[in-house]
Amino acid sequence: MFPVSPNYGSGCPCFPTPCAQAVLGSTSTPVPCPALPACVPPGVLPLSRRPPAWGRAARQPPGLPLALARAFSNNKILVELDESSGVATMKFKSPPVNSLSLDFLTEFCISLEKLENNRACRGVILTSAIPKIFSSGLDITEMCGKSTEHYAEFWRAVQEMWLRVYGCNMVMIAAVNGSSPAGGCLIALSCDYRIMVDNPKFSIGLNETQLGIVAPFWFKDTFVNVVGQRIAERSLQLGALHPAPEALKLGVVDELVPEEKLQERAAAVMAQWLALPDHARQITKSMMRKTVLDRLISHREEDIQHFISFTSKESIQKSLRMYMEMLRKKSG
Ligand SMILES: CC/C=C\C/C=C\C/C=C\CCC/C=C/C(=O)SCCNC(=O)CCNC(=O)[C@H](O)C(C)(C)COP(=O)(O)OP(=O)(O)OC[C@H]1O[C@@H](n2cnc3c(N)ncnc32)[C@H](O)[C@@H]1OP(=O)(O)O
Repeated sequence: MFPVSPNYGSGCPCFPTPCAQAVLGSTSTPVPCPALPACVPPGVLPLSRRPPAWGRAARQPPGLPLALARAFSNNKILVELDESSGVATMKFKSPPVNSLSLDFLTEFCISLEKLENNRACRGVILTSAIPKIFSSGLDITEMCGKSTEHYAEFWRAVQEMWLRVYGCNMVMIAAVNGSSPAGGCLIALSCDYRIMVDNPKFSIGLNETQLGIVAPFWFKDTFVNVVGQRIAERSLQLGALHPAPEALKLGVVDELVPEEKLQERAAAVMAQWLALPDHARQITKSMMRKTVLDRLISHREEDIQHFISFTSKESIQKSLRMYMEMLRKKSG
């Protein structure tokens, strides 16, 4: 058996049985599997492991009835895929506030991976099924009074969620229909485009410093890539939560719409983005995001250790407990 091309991996449709092109010929010249993005310039990695598609959603297997919409839901996220448009919607429905618990993050990553592996899907809209809340960010109870093993598992899941969304080949649009602090804001920032409901009661931002904690470097990098250094620096230091109109002014979100128009507008923006050939858009996206993604990928274990030692400090635990107490008092 000849060795396979160094480009060969789980992103190839023939994986795990390499096709003829994926196997190195006797000349030992690497021949990439034709389904791989062979035109990717050196140094630019494909974003996700899935090969790029071009107009995939338009193709229907001959003789099969047109499958319009498929829905699957586990627990905390409702996923609906419209195969005719190639657009899926992932609706967060984890009451009371869509906090990003370990279970939520695990389900999120599995759902997104399923969509990535579905050749009918080219774009995903992230939104919430809970009125007034997009996501309340990381579940603070996962960071309070737990073992170091738990912190490591939780943080790995947070990293995984970000790597998957920020590095996703598909078009990702956040339809932000409620407040979106910290980790919730990170999800929106990691998408390609953000549309928020035009309601000043809904706010968005990386408010970590208000909890006495520090936004990790990859939260910061993602923010800087959206709004630029100065706005990010001021907003991060102040732990600012920006009401929707201010978020638009600062570029945290791309547009505001009335609540009843949100889904329609998200679908229209998605259609614009999907009108482009996937491979050209995907390579461009990868080129823009690769440096930031690589920074976490190459420091992942270090980042987990950093999180554990930071979170385990008694002073940090105290800040988080006080913050939770403040939330509980406020709520009831
Ligand atoms: C040198 C160091 C260098 C590097 C650092 C290294 C490592 C980094 C370390 C740490 C980084 C961590 C990054 C953290 C990111 C985060 O996402 S932290 C979470 C931040 N989130 C928030 O601040 C939001 C808090 N919540 C709210 O503001 C409000 O709840 C809301 C606006 C979202 C909704 O308001 P209401 O509708 O009024 O709902 P209530 O406030 O009544 O809440 C209902 C219920 O839910 C509980 N809750 C709310 N948010 C959370 C949460 N994030 N996690 C867990 N639980 C939450 C709230 O307590 C209420 O509970 P009950 O009282 O009903 O039991």
